[in-house]
Amino acid sequence: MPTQKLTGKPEELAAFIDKFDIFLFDCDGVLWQGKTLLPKTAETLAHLRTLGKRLLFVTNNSTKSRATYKTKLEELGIPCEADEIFCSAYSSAIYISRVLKLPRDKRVYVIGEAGIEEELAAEGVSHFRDEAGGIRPEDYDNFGPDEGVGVVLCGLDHEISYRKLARAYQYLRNPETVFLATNIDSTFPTHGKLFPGAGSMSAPLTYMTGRTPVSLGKPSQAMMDAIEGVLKFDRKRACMVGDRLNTDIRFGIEGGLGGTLAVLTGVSTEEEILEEGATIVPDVYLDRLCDILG
Ligand SMILES: O=C(O)[C@H](O)[C@H](O)COP(=O)(O)O
Ligand SMILES: [Mg+2]
Repeated sequence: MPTQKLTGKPEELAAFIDKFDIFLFDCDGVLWQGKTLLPKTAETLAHLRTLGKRLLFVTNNSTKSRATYKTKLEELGIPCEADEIFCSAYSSAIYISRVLKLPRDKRVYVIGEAGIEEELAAEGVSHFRDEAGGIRPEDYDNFGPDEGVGVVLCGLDHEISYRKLARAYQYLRNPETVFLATNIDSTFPTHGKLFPGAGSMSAPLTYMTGRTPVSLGKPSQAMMDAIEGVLKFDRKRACMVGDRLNTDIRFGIEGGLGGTLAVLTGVSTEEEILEEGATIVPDVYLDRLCDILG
């Protein structure tokens, strides 16, 4: 079924919205860029709530925990409940503690930020991060495989470093050490541009080790499992709204959701959506989320 751009006709927009009871919103590139809300985001979400729609916020950004995202949303004028928010730090922590069932005497080495640490702590998973700074002479002797490190978990890290990668590489030389990524987005949309994404933090480790991490963010259905561990919903009455074809839209399609809506305020472009032979195609798309208001 070819994709189509939703026109601004009120009856068409209303008919689209009426098909769904719940909207799963990606965040970076859909609701905001960095700390800046995209146009009329709060009004759009408030309007959907007045129509009785349920909203979920489903982000691959692992730098913040669910609790911190709740604060960010509220500070940006978007009221929400903690159990409406799902992030890749949470889906990763759930996977490690409840699927992998990492033994309690093992630790997780984290390349990433506070969100990952907070969600691992909430699941009672011991973990550690390297301090910032460059590699030191003694590190060349000290860094090596460590049986106590059961997992290397890699996410978006604005202080990525040679030292952090060197430590992770040594751990991953032990095939028993599990290699996980919160997500593998190649780029991160912020300030109207693209910057290195979480996937570009773990890619050097793949290059060094030949090992590909299991990713727990969209499009992985581990994220859907994490959501359904908190709440059940009729997938056929759910719509995934995203800015990235190979994460958000693929997640919605492979999750069997009733619909997918792409917006052009983040990573993917109209050319990519309309490309002949495109393998990931949203049902519909808009320039901006707020255009759904007509
Ligand atoms: O690099 C990343 O981690 C991603 O670009 C970013 O965090 C995506 O967040 P989302 O669009 O899923 O809210
Ligand atoms: Mg996004």
